[in-house]
Amino acid sequence: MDSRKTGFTNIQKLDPSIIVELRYATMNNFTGQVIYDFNVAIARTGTAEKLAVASRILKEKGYRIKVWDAYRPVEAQEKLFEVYPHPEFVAKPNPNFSHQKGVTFDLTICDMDGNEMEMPTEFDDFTEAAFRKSPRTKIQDNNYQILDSAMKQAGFVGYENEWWDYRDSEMDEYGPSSVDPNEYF
Ligand SMILES: C[C@@H](N)C(=O)N[C@H](C)C(=O)O
Repeated sequence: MDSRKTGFTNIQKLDPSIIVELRYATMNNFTGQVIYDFNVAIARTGTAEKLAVASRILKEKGYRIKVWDAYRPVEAQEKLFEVYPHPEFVAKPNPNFSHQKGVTFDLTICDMDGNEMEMPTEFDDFTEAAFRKSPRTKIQDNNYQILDSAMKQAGFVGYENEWWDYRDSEMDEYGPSSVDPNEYF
């Protein structure tokens, strides 16, 4: 792995059109608690660059990405797992995994005015309805396919149990790394 790609990058510095609404920085999440103290979405530079590619593909079709979560420190994962210890929906704390090493995004798509498109469920709906293989209405499926196709083209793989969770296809090439997102503002 090229060492330039293993650092962290603020995704809005790569593409300011990406909407960032970090739900765990607010009480509007499944825990009802503020989980972390930053409002900046960062990811490993290689992963952030892939998101910028997805964003470009989507903008050509008239959509913007909205990110609900990006790099998530292990301490934040501990708080989430304490509230909902179900690894199929909330991973165990582990510095070498997914959000906790900055190679994953929780996201959706919006129209160019920032209105969220209808998707199969709300964010962090921990039911079977969020599974990628679950049935969807025609409108939901159309929106989901637009998102899914752009993310796959850009080099992500979708987590089977959560339609909003996309991981860098090269995630295993990144080791653990822990930083303070506030330093990337
Ligand atoms: C909690 C949810 N948004 C999520 O990110 N789930 C995956 C499995 C994770 O915790 O990594």
